[in-house]
Amino acid sequence: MPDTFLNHTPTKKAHTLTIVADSNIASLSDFFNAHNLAGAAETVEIITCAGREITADFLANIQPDVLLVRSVTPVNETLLADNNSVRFVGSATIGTDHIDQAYLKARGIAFANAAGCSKHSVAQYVLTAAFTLRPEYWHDAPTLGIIGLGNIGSTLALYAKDLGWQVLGYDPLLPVSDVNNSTLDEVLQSSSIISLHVPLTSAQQSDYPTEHLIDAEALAKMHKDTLLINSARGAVIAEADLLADIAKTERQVVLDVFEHEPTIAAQTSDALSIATMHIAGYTLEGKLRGTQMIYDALCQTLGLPIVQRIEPLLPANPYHWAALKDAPQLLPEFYDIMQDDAALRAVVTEGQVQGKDFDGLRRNYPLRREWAFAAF
Ligand SMILES: NC(=O)c1ccc[n+]([C@@H]2O[C@H](COP(=O)([O-])OP(=O)(O)OC[C@H]3O[C@@H](n4cnc5c(N)ncnc54)[C@H](O)[C@@H]3O)[C@@H](O)[C@H]2O)c1
Ligand SMILES: O=C(O)[C@H](O)[C@H](O)COP(=O)(O)O
Repeated sequence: MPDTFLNHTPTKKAHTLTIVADSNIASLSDFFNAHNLAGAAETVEIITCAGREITADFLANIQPDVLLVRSVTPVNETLLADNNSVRFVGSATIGTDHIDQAYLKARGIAFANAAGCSKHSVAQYVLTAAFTLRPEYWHDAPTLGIIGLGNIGSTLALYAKDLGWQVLGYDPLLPVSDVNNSTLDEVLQSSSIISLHVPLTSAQQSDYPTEHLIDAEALAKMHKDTLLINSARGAVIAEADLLADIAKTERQVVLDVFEHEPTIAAQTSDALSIATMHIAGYTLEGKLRGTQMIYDALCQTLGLPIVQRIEPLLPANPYHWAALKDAPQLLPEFYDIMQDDAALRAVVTEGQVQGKDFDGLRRNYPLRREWAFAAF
């Protein structure tokens, strides 16, 4: 263990590893406890709080060694400029657009996210949305366009191929392959469904920025019957352009993420075929894997063995992809996405979903199970 990691503030109790964590991280105490981090400290103290309430003042008061967040806590100079205690930041999420990684590196603070943790959960969300709106796809294979072929996009492609669907994929940062087989325009113009699986990046961050990648020009290239699904990040779609497009084409659109979340205008949700509260990755497996991955990374940083795994924390899984494929009528039992849609619409007040209600639905979300996928 690096000897500078602990007890570097005069006020800290000797031999205590102090962790500040977003209370929305699953099974925190199963992973982060004195037994599982033995060798790092005699005691482990976890202080939890809502992700949006982790502020610079809060951290200054607590002086934690470790900060564990999810996607709603921006981790940057504003949060950490006056903090000398944090030595490790873990985000139990795939997305990292809330983390200023260059700043952490410059400060010598170790960072890990949970790449791929919910890739099956999100792919299953997309399939559920598509089959719910268009059950005919069970027997009439569509052409699926996938923008972004990393962990989630490539997993979705596996399911689509298993269903006999044609896949058109676009990812300019990966080599050409059997699924990375199209230009952006080909995907936009020739798909029956388009699903977005890119990180949120600006023109300063990437040669292929994704912020407002789907704008009026891109929407104009899609056939009006093309179903558009966004479970990546809200700002990948220019929301005002999307609303104008839906008004004109009556396109079916599914959003799990929103440009202005956690506040959602009723005008937006009213225009959508399915609207959910950023829960595409919210399965028991997806969340536990996220926790496991940041626990593993902390152990690695501290030079400790990994002693906790998610398997003993998972009850038997009755949901199997192979069973669903043979009996599509099971879909609502596997995942009734319209319940999530109804729950979000039910909290519209004064012309919008209020941020506190959006966050509340996410905090209290009954975690789904991921369908077991032995075939892949
Ligand atoms: N809704 C949810 O609950 C949820 C859950 C998990 C992840 N996400 C989001 O999904 C995103 C994708 O996740 P992932 O695990 O597949 O990430 P990933 O990093 O494995 O893959 C992203 C892919 O996008 C590609 N890409 C980047 N810019 C592109 C562009 N301009 N055009 C096309 N492709 C581009 C990259 O090359 C990469 O292969 C995450 O960044 C995260 O924001 C959402
Ligand atoms: O990037 C991700 O992994 C997801 O978007 C993540 O699951 C979002 O959920 P949150 O971190 O806000 O709980």
